[in-house]
Amino acid sequence: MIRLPAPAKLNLFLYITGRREDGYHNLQTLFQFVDFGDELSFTPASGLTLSPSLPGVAPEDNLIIRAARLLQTHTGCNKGAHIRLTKRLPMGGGLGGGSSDAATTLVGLNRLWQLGLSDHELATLGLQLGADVPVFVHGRAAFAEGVGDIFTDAAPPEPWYLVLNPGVNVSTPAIFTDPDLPRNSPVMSLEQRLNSPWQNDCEALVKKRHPEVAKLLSWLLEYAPSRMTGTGACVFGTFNSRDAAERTLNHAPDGTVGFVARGCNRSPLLTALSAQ
Ligand SMILES: C[C@@](CO)(OP(=O)(O)O)[C@H](O)COP(=O)(O)OP(=O)(O)OC[C@H]1O[C@@H](n2ccc(N)nc2=O)[C@H](O)[C@@H]1O
Ligand SMILES: Nc1ncnc2c1ncn2[C@@H]1O[C@H](COP(=O)(O)OP(=O)(O)O)[C@@H](O)[C@H]1O
Repeated sequence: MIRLPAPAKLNLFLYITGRREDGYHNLQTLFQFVDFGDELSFTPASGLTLSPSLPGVAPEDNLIIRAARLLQTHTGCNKGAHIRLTKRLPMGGGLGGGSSDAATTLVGLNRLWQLGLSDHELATLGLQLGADVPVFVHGRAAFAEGVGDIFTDAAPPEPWYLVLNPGVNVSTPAIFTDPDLPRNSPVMSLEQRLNSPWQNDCEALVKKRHPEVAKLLSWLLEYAPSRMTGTGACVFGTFNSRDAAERTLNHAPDGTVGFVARGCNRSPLLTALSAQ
């Protein structure tokens, strides 16, 4: 049996620099992992099964099963596995939970089935499942360009974050097809980006469409520099200590769901793999 983490990511900044002919957008974003997320275990079995299933997601649509099938088809491998999922990350929250589950599945089954695929091959396969899968396979904090799949490793500070979930579902395709989305941020070097204020080009639009996001973000900004991650809905505040982040969580409006986690430039997935 192999047990591996599927951590969340944050987009520390996210700029949209253009729209491509296929409808996808060119981005400049800084990905960092946190030490909080889902967990998966892989046990050899004859078929391919996943438990428990996720509410509203048919097993064959679950990115975990889709990743496993993709690996089988790509390599011609006919081995099976039972996969157990401990789901902690909110779905559709901009934390990349589904993509991280898919990446951990590709990496975990590559080991369990002894397929010997390189990280580069796994990341290329993963891109078919979602634009965020490659960075989770890559496992190091990165400045990402293209559709988010061309990486330059980066080493931003690793502060404590308070991540809050406004509890609304933001549709990524709906944000990317909205005519009001700003799409022409200038292309800059990593150095220039690191030294300019960090922003998220999706934030104003998501706040307009979802007042719950605007409300929670303006509350969090009273305590710490804060932004939205990805296309939302989650927002994060940056703190110098775990204690300060936890105290702020304790003050949060009744019913607010969130967690405190440390930023990691090396993904907990890579750390777990090298310990095995
Ligand atoms: C923009 C990011 C930043 O991290 O948002 P989050 O999903 O994390 O919030 C991601 O790259 C999203 O990745 P992911 O959620 O895997 O997106 P995909 O399934 O590949 O694409 C969903 C839809 O978003 C749009 N899309 C996505 C990525 C991109 N660079 N340009 C796009 O236009 C496309 O319309 C696509 O149909
Ligand atoms: N294993 C999975 N975990 C989470 N979501 C999944 C999974 N498999 C499929 N999905 C679908 O993918 C959507 C996006 O999920 P997720 O990656 O958590 O969000 P985001 O990309 O906003 O961070 C979900 O709303 C769900 O319908």
